[in-house]
Amino acid sequence: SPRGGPSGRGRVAAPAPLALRDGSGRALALRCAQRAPRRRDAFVARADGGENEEPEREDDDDVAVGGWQQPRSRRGGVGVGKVAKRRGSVPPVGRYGSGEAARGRGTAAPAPRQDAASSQNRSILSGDDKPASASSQNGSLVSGDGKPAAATPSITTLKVPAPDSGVIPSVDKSLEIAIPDKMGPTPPSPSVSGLGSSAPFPRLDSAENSELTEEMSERVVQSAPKREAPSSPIPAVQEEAWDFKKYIDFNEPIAEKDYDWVDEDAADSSDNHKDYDSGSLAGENVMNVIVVAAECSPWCKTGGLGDVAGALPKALARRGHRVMVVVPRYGDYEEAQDVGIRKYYKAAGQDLEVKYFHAYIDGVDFVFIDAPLFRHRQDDIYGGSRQEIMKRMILFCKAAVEVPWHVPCGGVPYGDGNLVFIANDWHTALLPVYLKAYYRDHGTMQYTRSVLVIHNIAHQGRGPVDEFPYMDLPEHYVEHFKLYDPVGGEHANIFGAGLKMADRVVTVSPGYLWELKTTEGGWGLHDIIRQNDWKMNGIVNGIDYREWNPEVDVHLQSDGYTNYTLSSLDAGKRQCKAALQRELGLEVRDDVPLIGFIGRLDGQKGVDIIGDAVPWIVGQDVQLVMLGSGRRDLEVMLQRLEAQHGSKVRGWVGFSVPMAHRITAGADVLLMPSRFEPCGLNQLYAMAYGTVPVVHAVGGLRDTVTAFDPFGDSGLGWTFDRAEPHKLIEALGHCLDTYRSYKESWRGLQVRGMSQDLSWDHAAELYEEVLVKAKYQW
Ligand SMILES: Nc1ncnc2c1ncn2[C@@H]1O[C@H](COP(=O)(O)OP(=O)(O)O[C@H]2O[C@H](CO)[C@@H](O)[C@H](O)[C@H]2O)[C@@H](O)[C@H]1O
Repeated sequence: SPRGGPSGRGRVAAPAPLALRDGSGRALALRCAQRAPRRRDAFVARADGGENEEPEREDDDDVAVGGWQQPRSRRGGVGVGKVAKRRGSVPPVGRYGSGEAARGRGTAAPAPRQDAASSQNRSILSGDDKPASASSQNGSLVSGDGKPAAATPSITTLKVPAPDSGVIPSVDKSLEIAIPDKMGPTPPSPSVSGLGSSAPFPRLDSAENSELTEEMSERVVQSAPKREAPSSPIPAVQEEAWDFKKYIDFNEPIAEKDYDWVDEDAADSSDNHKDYDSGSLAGENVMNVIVVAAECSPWCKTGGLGDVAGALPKALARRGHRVMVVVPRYGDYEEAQDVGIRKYYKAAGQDLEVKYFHAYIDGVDFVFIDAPLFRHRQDDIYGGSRQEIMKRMILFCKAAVEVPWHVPCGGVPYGDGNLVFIANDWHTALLPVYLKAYYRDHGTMQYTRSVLVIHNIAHQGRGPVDEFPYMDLPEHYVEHFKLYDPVGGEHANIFGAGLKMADRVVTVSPGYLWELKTTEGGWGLHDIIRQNDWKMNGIVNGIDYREWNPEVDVHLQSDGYTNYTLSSLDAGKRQCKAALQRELGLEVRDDVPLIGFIGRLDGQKGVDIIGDAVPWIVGQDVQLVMLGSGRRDLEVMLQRLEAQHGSKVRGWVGFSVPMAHRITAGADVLLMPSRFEPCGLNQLYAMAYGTVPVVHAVGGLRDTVTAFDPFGDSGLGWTFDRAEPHKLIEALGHCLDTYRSYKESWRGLQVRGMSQDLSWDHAAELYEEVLVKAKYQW
């Protein structure tokens, strides 16, 4: 079943142009046309110059374990004040992963803009319940738009021999590398730019209500923790397993000191060394990298996967790699142009035509796979029946694995040497399988590797073994898919097969990696993960500071909000808080703590735990704002809480990127009582905005939010050790006490949070290490 897994995801996407902005809010110039020559060889290229609305069903098959995982869905609409309408409930579907299908039923129909001071709920309740355009595309598969678009550029077709494998599904027996005659190479783009418990008492010696002086602020900045790879509770990857010198003739790199032109001061930085060696940060490790994902911000985003697929590639490109993102073309993305190539692939027994669209933005090639199956799914990307979803993902993975041969990015295809695919979640877990079964088993693509990233193990692509033939694989491969567990019985598990076939596996925090190996946290895949421990890695996600940065955030540039930095934190936050209170119709008061929650409404995110704590919360002098969409019963809960506690609580049901930014900026506290959280991005965003997180210490939340220690004046927020209302209340109580009575300690928390380097650059370096390990994995 789709990413929505047990808690389905109707997906909603941002309109294409929305986030294509640079840090100062200017629209980015797209560089997909009129390009000057550039070298596309990865060894020399340097990118930067440098629903289901129903209550949870026990028989949702995509859920490996645990009774509380809920279908989830997303609503359309991203503009401020726009709220997507929900569809009618989805009929129950079959045992295997149906929940996915069910969950993916968000629709895009935006509601009318809500009056500033009125609740979103009213517009939702009175909204149009009909889906905008969510009908299955399968009916148009054969008769669909199969003709080249009128705008297709003229092309020169080079015929090169294809791997001569009987199992290669591509209809052609030769590869067509079609190079649009008018498309010149692209110039390089310019540089873009523990289970801690709540600390009970704040500092006793702090001056009440005192403003932090510059000197104090400086002191806190100095003592702010530098971001390091969090220490993993699990044993490190067995480095012995990776001794590439055994396999190839590898010369030791020349010591940097041998370069007499290296500046002595600069020589302290290993990054600088790498830079001198090769002209790029990646140095000799530079590779061709293709990130394959079902969603990618800003074109299509329903959650954190979209954020990661939009940001990690740019960070890898900044290190000097040649990087491509491959994503389905769900809508008409105006930046991307048809490259004029047509291929056919078999999915679930049907030959389906695929076109490729391309754009070159921020040093990254974006390739959009176009097919009738994907078209018009922009607002419902994980919708449809389980079989329909699987068919889309089969087609997507088959087409994606051949992109490096077919798509002439900047004039020259990537080719299959020195190439690594980064597949993401179960949707693309078939890619490592196809890479092996169709090519590497037959002696082709020998220098291509695959890395599979686990963003959420709860969604696995489970189905009956009977459906294995749809995947068009050699018969003996069925053994890689078969899995038995007490919940699903014997079934075919796409994620499980992908984990076995991938050369390396990454998950999005060391803490989550540890949890994945437990029976409770592995969701039925823990044995596979344990057996493949040697290739597992935990890397915490980063922040795309061009999107999530209070200094340049475009969503803070109107309606009374303002951009701010650490030095203008007090005034900036005060203004954003007042703007948020005004926009939501809350009393405008600076002294009242404003508590936020942003997330999918499903069992994972624990919004129901907040609901259980509301009687206590509303007994305090606080304001509570919750933004989310997903499970219908939880949406109703948000609406009910607002109706009952209108002076203190707002429950905004919908998917609104601008509102997510505004809550992050305007709130004082962000609550994340997630039952499990592979990494979590909202707590990172919160800290970057001087908003203090209060989190359940689990997975990536435990890795990224160290508990506040009032005596050592350290830590980043409050943590609690069980996802239960009374634990949340205890932690939040300490947090509110500090907010009210110990301003200096509070300010220290904010400053430490904002002073961290949470950028993708560090994570990209760690990913690079994994890519290199995969490269030398034979
Ligand atoms: N109603 C709404 N309106 C607007 N924006 C909304 C929204 N609900 C959520 N969002 C946005 O969607 C993103 C969600 O990020 P999360 O880290 O919570 O990801 P998610 O759980 O989807 O994904 C999984 O993948 C990511 C990436 O690896 C992991 O961090 C995470 O733990 C894992 O569960 C954030 O950008 C958030 O602001």
